[in-house]
Amino acid sequence: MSKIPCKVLVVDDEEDILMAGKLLLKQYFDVVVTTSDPYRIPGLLQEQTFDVVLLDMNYSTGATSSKEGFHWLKQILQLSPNITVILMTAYGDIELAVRALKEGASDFVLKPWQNEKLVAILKTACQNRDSVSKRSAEKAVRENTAYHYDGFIGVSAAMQRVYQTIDKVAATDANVLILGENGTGKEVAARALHKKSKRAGNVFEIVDLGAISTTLFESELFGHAKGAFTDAREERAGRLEAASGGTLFLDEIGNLSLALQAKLLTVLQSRQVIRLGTNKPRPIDIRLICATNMPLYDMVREGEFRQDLLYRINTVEIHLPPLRERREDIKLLADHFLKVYCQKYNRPDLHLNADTLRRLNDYHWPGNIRELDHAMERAVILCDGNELHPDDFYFAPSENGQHKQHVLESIHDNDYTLEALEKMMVQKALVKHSGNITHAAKELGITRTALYRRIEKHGL
Ligand SMILES: Nc1ncnc2c1ncn2[C@@H]1O[C@H](COP(=O)(O)OP(=O)(O)OP(=O)(O)O)[C@@H](O)[C@H]1O
Repeated sequence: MSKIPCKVLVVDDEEDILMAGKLLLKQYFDVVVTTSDPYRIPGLLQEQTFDVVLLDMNYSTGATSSKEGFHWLKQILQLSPNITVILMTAYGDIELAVRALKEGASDFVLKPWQNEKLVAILKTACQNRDSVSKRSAEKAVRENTAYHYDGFIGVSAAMQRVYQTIDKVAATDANVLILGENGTGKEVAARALHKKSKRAGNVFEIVDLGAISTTLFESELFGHAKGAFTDAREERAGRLEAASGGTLFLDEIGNLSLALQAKLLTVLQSRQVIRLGTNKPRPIDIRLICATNMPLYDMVREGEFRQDLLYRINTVEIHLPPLRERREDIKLLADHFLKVYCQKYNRPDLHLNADTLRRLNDYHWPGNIRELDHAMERAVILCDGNELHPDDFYFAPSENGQHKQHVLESIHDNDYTLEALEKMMVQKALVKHSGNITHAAKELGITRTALYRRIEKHGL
């Protein structure tokens, strides 16, 4: 029996219910993740895109009011507005069910559940999501809406949700946190927000926090007085002051050390900066957009990111889905980049054959749109004839399977620098645990965040 391509998250405080649910549901659905801790919900929704959440209504011992369930229902719908939530409760209460549906749940299941009934409800939920997403993609192509949206190309339901959120929040001055893997378009989203905001006529200042050294952080961001340090030959305004009146885009915010997070938070709270070597506060008027590919919620739990800073920057969150989770967009993007590079390299007759398109469609695109862009440029430059074949592209091995061979080969390289050995150890741990970050980090004796940093550093 083939499984339904649907990701289900089950949240219940009773481990035996989770176990029973997982055993049952994984026979029918592609991915079933369980957690007994509702506080993990935001982190899990950030890490992966779920289609359906099966959510218990009561968590504290003896609780029957369902208050916690409504709280988490609201949180889930805020984080993933289009997710399907099915509520579970042991208390048959028609008023509760009606309220749940009014507040955004899609259905309601009584515990103990009947297996067939639960599976049927979840199947319907997954199928409805599938057809809604397909229909909206087809409609968008037909009407040519949402195909191009301010720098974005994409008709998938996931991207249309992103466009809608940008439309809603652009005009406000709300702080926005953009989350997504490398190359998913976080900067494109930040620019679109600025362009559609009332600050559009003013500066859009980008600060890549991953690229600023700890020593230069303060002078670069807050500015400095003449003579504040050896190289400070003249007084200079920092990037925050430069952004005043416009939008400040802080990229890679997850890379900031705890000490620098504290300094940034102080400035964001007071909305004023003091240039290094002076004591005069200067007001700044900025709209703040931050972005990261790091798991900020996990980092908060592990004490690596300040919760107060997270709450300051995440008034609205935008999640950019990885390309492999919106495959409807691959052909559109491939055609777009093909057109761009055919023009650039004067190859007007080049086209993709069906086999190539299939390979592009099936590939996991770890570097997302940036990787597709570069892959197409390289293929256009290198291909002979007028047809692009799969061989014209480089498809990196996925985390499992062929990856193993790649790692083993790298062990035999005579490169014994610490960097090379570190990279190899990280690769080995990832392969051993099939890409499971928590398990790989445990094996390596480092935190998940430290592992994410190394994965990024070594381009894995
Ligand atoms: N939906 C899209 N349509 C067309 N081009 C896109 C789209 N998303 C991203 N791109 C292009 O892909 C490249 C990467 O995008 P961007 O720099 O915004 O990603 P990012 O998530 O900020 O990456 P990183 O985390 O590595 O900084 C850019 O060239 C951008 O123009």
